[in-house]
Amino acid sequence: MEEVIIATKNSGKAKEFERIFASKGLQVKTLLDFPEIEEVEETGSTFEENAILKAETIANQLGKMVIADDSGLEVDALEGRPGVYSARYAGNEKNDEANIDKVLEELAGVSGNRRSARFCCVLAVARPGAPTLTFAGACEGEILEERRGSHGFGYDPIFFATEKGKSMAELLPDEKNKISHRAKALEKLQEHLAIGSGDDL
Ligand SMILES: O=c1[nH]c(=O)c2ncn([C@@H]3O[C@H](COP(=O)(O)OP(=O)(O)OP(=O)(O)O)[C@@H](O)[C@H]3O)c2[nH]1
Ligand SMILES: [Mg+2]
Repeated sequence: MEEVIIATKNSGKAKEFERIFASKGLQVKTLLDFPEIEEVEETGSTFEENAILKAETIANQLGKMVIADDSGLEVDALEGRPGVYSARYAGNEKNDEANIDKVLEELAGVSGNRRSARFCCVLAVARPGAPTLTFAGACEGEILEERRGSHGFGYDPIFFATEKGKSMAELLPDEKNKISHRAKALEKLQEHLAIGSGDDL
C-alpha cells in the first residue's frame, strides 16, 4: 500500500488524515510512528511559515516527501487569537480543555453576533530536490458559550460550524472531514499532486 508521511505529533490530526487517506487506499504514517524524531520548534508568525518549517525539516531528515499541517482558530473579537498559538494558548503543555476555558473566559460578555471565528489550515508538501508547495483551507463559524459534543479534538466542542448548524464536536468524523479547514486544504493538495494514483510525485 502506498504510504504518506504527515509531520505531526497531534493524535487528533493523525486520526483525521488516516481516515481521509484510507478512503483513497493510502496508508498514513505520522511522527507518532517515529518517536525518535524531535518536535520541530514553530518559530514562524503565520500558519504557512510553520507548515513549511515542519515539512522541510522532517523531509530533510527522512529524505522523503512529507506533508505538514499547521492550523488553528482565529476569533475575530480577539483580533485573530489564538491563531498560530492555538495549541499552547493556555500554557506550554498543550492542554485542549485549558485552551477552551481561556477562549471562553476572554469572550465572556461578548454577544452572539460578535463571536465569529474560523479554523484555518495550511498544508505544506516538501520533497527533497523540489520546491515546497502550500495549500490553505478555512472553515467559518462562531464560538459557542459552552461545550457541545464529544467528537474531534482541540476547540471542536466550542466551534459552531455555520455550514452544518452544529458544533464541530457534534459532527461524526466523516461529516467533519467533509467541511473542515483540513479537508478543504487537502482537497486542493490532491488536485495538484497525484497522491494515490501510483504516479511519481
Ligand atoms: O478544535 C480543533 N479542531 C481542529 O480541526 C483543529 N485543527 C487545529 N486545531 C487547534 O490548533 C492547534 C494546531 O497547532 P499546530 O498546527 O501547531 O499543531 P500541534 O502542535 O497540535 O501538532 P503538530 O502538527 O505541530 O505536531 C491544535 O493543537 C488545536 O488546538 C484544531 N482545533
Ligand atoms: Mg505544533
